Amino acid sequence: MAVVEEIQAYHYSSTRIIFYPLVLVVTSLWLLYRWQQQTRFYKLGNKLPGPSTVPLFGNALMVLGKNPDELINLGLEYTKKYGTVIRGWIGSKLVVFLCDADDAEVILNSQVHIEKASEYRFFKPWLGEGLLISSGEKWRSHRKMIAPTFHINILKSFIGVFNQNSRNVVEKMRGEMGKEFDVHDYMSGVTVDILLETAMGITKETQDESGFDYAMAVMKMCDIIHQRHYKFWMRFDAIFKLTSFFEKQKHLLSIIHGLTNKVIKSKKEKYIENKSKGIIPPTIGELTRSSASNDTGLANVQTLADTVFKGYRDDLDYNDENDVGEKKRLAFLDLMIESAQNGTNKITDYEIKEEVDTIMFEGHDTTAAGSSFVLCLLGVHQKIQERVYDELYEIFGDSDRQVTFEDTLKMKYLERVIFESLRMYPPVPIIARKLKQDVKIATNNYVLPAGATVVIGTYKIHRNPKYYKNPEVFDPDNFLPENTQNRHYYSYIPFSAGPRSCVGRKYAILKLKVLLSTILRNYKMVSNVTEDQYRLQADIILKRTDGFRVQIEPRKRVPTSVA
Ligand code: HEM
Repeated sequence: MAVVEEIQAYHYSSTRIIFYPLVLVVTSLWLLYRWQQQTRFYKLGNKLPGPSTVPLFGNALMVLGKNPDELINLGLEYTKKYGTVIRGWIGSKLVVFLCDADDAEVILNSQVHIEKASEYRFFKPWLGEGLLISSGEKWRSHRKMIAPTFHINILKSFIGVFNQNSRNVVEKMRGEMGKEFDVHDYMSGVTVDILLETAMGITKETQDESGFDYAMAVMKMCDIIHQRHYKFWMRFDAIFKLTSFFEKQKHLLSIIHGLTNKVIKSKKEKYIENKSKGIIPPTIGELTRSSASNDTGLANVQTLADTVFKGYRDDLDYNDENDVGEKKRLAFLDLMIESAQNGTNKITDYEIKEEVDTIMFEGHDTTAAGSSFVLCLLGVHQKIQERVYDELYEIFGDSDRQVTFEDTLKMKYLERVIFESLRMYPPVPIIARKLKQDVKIATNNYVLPAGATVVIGTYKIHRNPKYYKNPEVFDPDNFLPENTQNRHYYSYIPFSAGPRSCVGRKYAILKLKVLLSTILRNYKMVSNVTEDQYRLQADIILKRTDGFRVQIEPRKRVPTSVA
C-alpha cells in the first residue's frame, strides 16, 4: 500500500513539475504574442499583403526544409498571388519583398536606407567591414576612396590582363571538345586569376603555390557561404561552429588572409623603398586626370551602358570624359597603398585588407555566374550566337589578334546580349537592406517600419511585363535604344543603383566583353538544355543547381552565312 501511495505521489509531483511551468511558458508566450500584435511595428507590418501566419512562428514554418530551387518557386508563386509587395514574418522578424521599380527606387536611391541586412553577417569573418557590408561613415569614406580606382582609365590598363587570361582559358577548355561539361568551373577559375592580377598585382609569373591555393580557397569559401544561406540550421552560429564547415572555413580564411596580408606587407615595403629612391608611382588623380593626348579618338562615343545606367545616380560616371588612355598598370591594392601613404586617404593596412578581400569576393562569383549564363544561353539561341559572331567577324576578321578597348566599344550586339542575360538571370537576384527609419513606398503608400528587412526582388522586377513586352523570352533587342529610352531606370538593376550601386560595374562589363568575345571567336557554344529546364538556386548569387552544362565546337573563322 505504501509503495502504491509513493508511486502516486511521485506521479503527482512530476506532473506538477512539468505541467505548471509549461502552462506558465505557454501563457507568457501567448501574452508576448498578444502584446507584439498591438505594437506599431506589427500593426504596420500586418497591413502589408502576405500569407497567413502561425502565432510566434509567423511564416517561418513555410520555408523550413525547402531546398534552394523549391524556395525560388515558392517566392515566385507568392508574387503571383500577392502582387509586388509581400510581407513575411520569420518569428518576430518582418521581411518585406518589393518587386516594383517605383518601390525599389525609393529604397535604392536613398542616402538613408543604406544599411545592409543581417544576412550579410556570414561574410564578416572573411570580408570584415569591407565596402559590401560596412555602413555609416566608414562605408562613405571608403566608397569615396575606392570608386575612383574603378575609373575607366585604370580599367583600360587591365585590358592586357583580361586578354591574356581569356586566351589561357580558351586553351584550357580545348580538352573538353566534344564532351558536355560545366562551363562555370572554367569561368570561376579565369575570374579569380584576373582578380588576383588586377586587385593584388599577382601575375601567373609572380604567383607561387600560394596564388593557386588562394584561388581554390576563394571558390571554396563562396561555397560555404552559400551553404549557410540555404541550409536553415547552418544560419545559427552556435550550430555552424559544431559542423565540419566551421573548421574548413577557419583553414580557408587562414590561406586567404595569409596571402592578402603578405602581399600588402611586401607592396608597402616596396613603396617605401622606392619612395626613398625618389621613385613615386602615379596617384589616382594623375591616372584619371584629363590630358590633351587623347589616344583613342573614341573617348566620347556613347555606349549602350551610358544610356542604360544614366539614371542610376551613383558615383561612377564622374570624370569619365577625361579619358587619357592606357598608362602604367597599377592594381587596386597599389592604388590604395599609394593613397594611404601619400596621405590622401586615411586607411589602415587592416582596412586595405578588408577592401581587397571584398573586391575578390564581389568580383569573382558574380562575373563567373554572369559569363556562364551568357555562354549557356548562346548555346541554346543559335541565331543570336550567329549575330554575335558576325559582329565579332566584322571587327576582327579571321585574325587572332587581341581585343583592344576600341574593339569593345564596337561590340554593340554582344553588349545587348550581356545586358539581356543579366536581365533574365541577374547574378545578384535580390538585394537586402535593414531599415533604420520608417519609409513610405509608392505602392498604396504603404509605410514600412524601421527595423524591417527589405528585400528588393531584382529577378522579379526584371521579368515584370509592365517593363518588358515578353519578359520570359531571351531577346537582346530589349536593349535597343528605342526600347531603353523610356523604360523606368529601376526596372533594370543587375548592379543595384543609387549610392550603394556596384563599384565594379564598368570593370565587369569590360571584362565580360573581352572574355566572351575571345571564347566566341574560338568556339561555337552548343547546349541541349533549354531554359525551361534550368533549375535556379535561390541564393545570394543566382546559379543553376543542374550545372552550367554546354558543349563546344571549333569555330571556323568565316562569317556565319559562309560557314
Ligand atoms: C556581373 C558582375 C557583377 C554584378 C551583377 C554585380 C552586382 C552587384 C550588386 C547588385 C551589388 C549591390 C549588392 C547589395 O547592395 O547587396 C554590388 C556591390 C558591389 N560590387 Fe558588384 N557586381 C558585379 C561585379 C563586380 C566586380 C567585378 C567587382 C569588383 C572587381 C564588384 C565589386 C562590388 C563591390 C565592392 C560592391 C559593394 C559596393 C558598396 O556597397 O558600396 N562587383 N555588386
